[in-house]
Amino acid sequence: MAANFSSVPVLDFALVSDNATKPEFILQLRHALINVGFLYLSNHTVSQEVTNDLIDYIPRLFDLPQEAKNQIFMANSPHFLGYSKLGAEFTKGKTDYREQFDFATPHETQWKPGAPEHLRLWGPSQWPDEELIPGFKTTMEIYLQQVQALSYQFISLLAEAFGLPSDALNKFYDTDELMQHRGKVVKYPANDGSLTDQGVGPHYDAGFLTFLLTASPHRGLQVQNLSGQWIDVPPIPGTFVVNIGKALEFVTRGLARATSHRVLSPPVGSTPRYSVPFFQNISLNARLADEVLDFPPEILQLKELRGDPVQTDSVNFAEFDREPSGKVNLIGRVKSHPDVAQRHYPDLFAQYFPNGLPKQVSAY
Ligand SMILES: O=C(O)CCC(=O)C(=O)O
Ligand SMILES: [Fe+2]
Repeated sequence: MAANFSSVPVLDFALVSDNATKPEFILQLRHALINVGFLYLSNHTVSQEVTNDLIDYIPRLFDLPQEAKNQIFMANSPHFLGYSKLGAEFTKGKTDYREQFDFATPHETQWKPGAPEHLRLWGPSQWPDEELIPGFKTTMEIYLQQVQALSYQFISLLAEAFGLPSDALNKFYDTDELMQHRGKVVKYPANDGSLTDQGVGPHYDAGFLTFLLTASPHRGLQVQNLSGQWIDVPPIPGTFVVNIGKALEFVTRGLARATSHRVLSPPVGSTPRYSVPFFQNISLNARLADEVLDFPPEILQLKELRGDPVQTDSVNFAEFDREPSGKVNLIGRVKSHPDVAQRHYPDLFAQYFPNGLPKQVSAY
């Protein structure tokens, strides 16, 4: 097995803009994708000013009156966008101790009655009352737009790192107006001294790429290395933590590694931890089993050198070999947020929760 990792590598995005240093970036990226599945990206293209503005808004967003937050409950939205109160989510049978808002890049729903249900997964965000938090919506939308642009640039570098033409993964995306990417704003309150320190339990992300902004100086994020030990991913100001989702692992034949991760609550008496994960989606209609990529043998050999990581005890995704990506995603959202599913997807709800709303569900 290749050297196990005990820290997550930092990649300098500035290397990409000079032809003399780009190959070095590509080599480091190849290593990080295959052997770690997580990396920090420094000197990236997302404006530090916009990011700082967003970070300033976050405590104010959570401090809005409860009534203002309840007005945009996720259960209002067939697109699973909006507010989830503390403890609404569960992973691996235990409560996740976090509060969150799901927003997304602007999108008009493509779904019409009679069309496949998974097309309804994407649609407009619910925003908090502008008068209560002026400018937040604009800042979040600019932020999401900039991370989206970076995520597309990153995917072309990823293709190069695997010995493919830089546009080899473009087939997984529709044109901009048909795509939607999601950004969550998350608050992990300090451990209240009770039962659990589970901010969010061990899981894999579902899609292609996640760009995580750690929006406060707290530690807490941990990833599982090849032998299953938990490795800290402490915040590094000015960077994103980038990781691979299960869909990308699937189409790259396991070359790009989806890595199990979790968040521990801040210790008793501490301030809350804040983060903003951006989830890059792929076309809802992509059938991944028909689109698995081919790689040069010397690249595939690197996966053999890595060996198979230990099986982790994480929430997983099994349906990519059968269903369009949107359906796989919809099933994941139904399992995470059964209250939303009960209201907007009664048939799927009945299929996955035949005994009605559960006390405990699994989150993705
Ligand atoms: O908040 C974090 O640091 C990670 C969150 C995460 O892994 C997720 O929501 O998928
Ligand atoms: Fe995650």
